[in-house]
Order: sequence, then structure tokens, then C-alpha cells
Amino acid sequence: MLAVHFGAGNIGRGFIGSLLSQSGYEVVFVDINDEVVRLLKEKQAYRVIVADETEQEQPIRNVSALNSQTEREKVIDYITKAHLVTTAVGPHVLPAIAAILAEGLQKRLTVNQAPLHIIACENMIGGSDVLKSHVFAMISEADKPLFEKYYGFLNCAVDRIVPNQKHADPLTVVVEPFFEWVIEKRNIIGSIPSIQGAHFVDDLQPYIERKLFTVNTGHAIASYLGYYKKIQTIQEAMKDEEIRSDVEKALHESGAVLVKKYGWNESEHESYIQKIIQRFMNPSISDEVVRVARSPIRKLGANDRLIGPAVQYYDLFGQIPRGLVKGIAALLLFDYENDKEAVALQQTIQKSGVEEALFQYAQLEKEHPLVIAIKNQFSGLSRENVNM
Ligand SMILES: NC(=O)C1=CN([C@@H]2O[C@H](COP(=O)(O)OP(=O)(O)OC[C@H]3O[C@@H](n4cnc5c(N)ncnc54)[C@H](O)[C@@H]3O)[C@@H](O)[C@H]2O)C=CC1
Ligand SMILES: O=P(O)(O)OC[C@H]1O[C@](O)(CO)[C@@H](O)[C@@H]1O
Repeated sequence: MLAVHFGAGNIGRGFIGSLLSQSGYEVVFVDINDEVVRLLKEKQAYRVIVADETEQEQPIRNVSALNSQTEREKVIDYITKAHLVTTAVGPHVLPAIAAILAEGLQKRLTVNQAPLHIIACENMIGGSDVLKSHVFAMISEADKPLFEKYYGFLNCAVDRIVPNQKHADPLTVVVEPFFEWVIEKRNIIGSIPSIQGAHFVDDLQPYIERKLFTVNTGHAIASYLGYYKKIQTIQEAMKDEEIRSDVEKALHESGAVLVKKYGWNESEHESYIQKIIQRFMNPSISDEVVRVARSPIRKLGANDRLIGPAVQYYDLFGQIPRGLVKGIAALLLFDYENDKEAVALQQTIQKSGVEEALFQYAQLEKEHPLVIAIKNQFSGLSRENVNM
């Protein structure tokens, strides 16, 4: 079996590629990072180190790589032969891979009528639907029914914390032991793809919301409050009692939304929250706050990890979720100069104010009670920052 995987980064090598290789696929990574592509081609293997109390090494074999900028035709050829296509490139990169994917899928129609599943493994709701819409924007009307017949775009939720890597061997990836890959069955054509450890479900919505509004919500808040307190890593941030308690408070708020919405058992959800807090604190992993905080404009999105649960909490309970609001205010103070979105966000705030930023990026009406609460919290944090 052959899998073509776009994105040989942290999640690509540390989770999706490794699981596919362990499931018996030959994995061809497609990336634009020359060094990583060259090394994968040369070594055809790399190491995943599962970091817990002990370090367990997993050799990943039967892999190779292609550079999509310089080896376009080869990528297209591999797509025509693949049994699975996956991505882990980042939500903002999906439009950039759509053209080559569309071309590969078009050519495949002429040589291979086997159905193919395409799974975008990105931190977002409906990632594969979004990729599909970009691909469909590139093909002719006549091809669309054929694409619908042969290509199943499957939405999924991926959960494993893989920090930025720095090793003598640049291919090595240190990962946490936990992983969860939940894939929606809707849109499967023919048989379920064979992937060891993946969990196939009829309806992804509860799973993706549980993951995005717990793991990602808590992680994001720890990162923004950590950055605010000039702390370097998530592990150090979680040792700060105030941050840990703010994270827990926010997770109880997003948890209240999820429990009410999906009728879950409250104490089971509380155990899930506590397990996630322990994952953030894993002393064998060192995860920079600026990595987890990256792309604050995306993270301020209406359906993303902070505004999504905050709006739902307000709508369901008619109250301000103070923990989430503090996290959002801290996001608005994230002024890391190496992050393009942080720079753009700061420019918007300086030029037009917090209300305008929340209107533009989070689609919150300026008179929404959440906006007033976020603005007050933002002013409070800004004042404390000056006095610190
Ligand atoms: N790192 C983590 O713990 C987790 C990440 N994710 C999601 O996985 C996705 C990837 O994240 P990471 O692996 O952390 O990022 P990363 O930055 O380590 O990897 C992204 C890879 O995509 C490559 N890339 C960029 N543009 C490309 C293009 N046009 N064609 C092909 N490859 C291209 C980059 O060179 C890089 O190797 C994101 O959507 C993220 O939200 C989801 C769960 C956990
Ligand atoms: O990848 P994003 O969406 O920028 O979020 C940052 C981090 O969130 C996590 O998925 C978990 O919270 C990470 O490990 C991830 O990379």
C-alpha cells in the first residue's frame, strides 16, 4: 500500500507518517523543505522517540520524500498510484497544495479507477471539506461528478502533542505517548482505509469539538498567559499556579458547553480535562509557548478554540465565561515579532482598537457582551503588564 503525505513536519513525521508506516504503508512525504526531503530520500527511515518516564524508540521505515516545488511531475505520478493521501501542513497551507493535488487526481482518473481517500489532518473543523473546496475550485464542471464518485474527502480530528524538534539527526521526532486519530465515515467510498490505531466514527462533530475545545483551548490559554508572564515553555507555564488555575477554569467553561450540548457524563469529562492537563505538564517534553501560540488571528476565528466555546457558553448560560475571556485577552496581547499574524493583529489593535480586531477576526458584533468583557480584561492585563 502507498500513502502520499503532504507535510513532513512535526505531526507529519511524528504522528501521521509514523502510524501509516506502522500500518504497512510505504509513505512518500511531500514537502517544500529541501533538507528534510533530501534526508528522507537518503535514509528512507527515521526515529520517533516516545517521551514518557522512559524513552521508547520507534524506528520508522519504508519512507521517502519528494519536493513539490522541484519534483511536481513525480508527486502527480505518486498520487495516481496512491491508496491514501493525507496532509499535515497547517490550515493556511491547504490552498497552496490544492493545485498539485487536483492535477494528480485528474491524471489518476485516466489511469486508475480505484477510489481514493484524502484526509486533511489539521487542527480545524472540517479540514478535508475545506481542502475539497480548494481542489474543486481548480477542476472543470465536467470532472466534478467523477471526483465525487472516486474521491472521498474524510474529515478527522488528530490529537498528539509534537513540539518543535532540535536533534543531531534532523529527522528524529520526540512525541508524547498519547495519540488519537478519529476519522469520519461519511464520504468513505468502498471499504474503510486500513490504518492501525485510527478510530472511525459516524459523526465527527462531538469528537472534534471535544478535542478542539479542550486540548487546543487549554493549550492556547497556557501559551498566551505563559507568553504574557514571559515564560518560555508550556511545561513551565503549567507550573505557575495562577496559569494552571486559569486553564482549568476555561476548560470547565468549555466543558460545561460540551456536556450540555452532547449530554455527556460530567465526571467522565472532568477526567478527560485532568488527563489533558497532565499531558501539558509532561516533564519529558519541552514545548515552546510561541509554537503553541502561533497564528493568533487563526486562533481568534469564530469557530476556533477560544471564541467558539466562549460564544456557545454565553448563548447557553447567559453568562460571561471569565476563564475563556482571560485567555482571549492574553491572545490579544501576544506581540511576538517573529509571528506574522501576531504582528498583523497588533497593528490592527493599535490602529483600530480591540473591538475592531474582534469584529474583523472573530466576527463578534461590537456591542456583544463578550466584547465588553474581553476589552475590560485586556485593559486590566495591559495595565498590570506596564506595572510588572
Ligand atoms: N504539532 C502538533 O502537536 C500538532 C499539530 N497539528 C496540526 O498539524 C498540522 C501541521 O502542524 P505541525 O506538524 O506542527 O507543523 P510543522 O510546521 O512542523 O509542519 C508543517 C510542514 O508542512 C510543510 N509545508 C509547508 N508548506 C508546504 C507545501 N506547500 N507543500 C508541502 N509541504 C508544505 C512544512 O515545510 C513543514 O514541514 C497543523 O494543521 C497543526 O495544527 C495537530 C495536532 C497536533
Ligand atoms: O497547530 P495549531 O493549531 O497552531 O495549535 C498549536 C498546538 O495545538 C496542539 O495541537 C495541541 O494543543 C499542538 O500540539 C499544536 O500544534
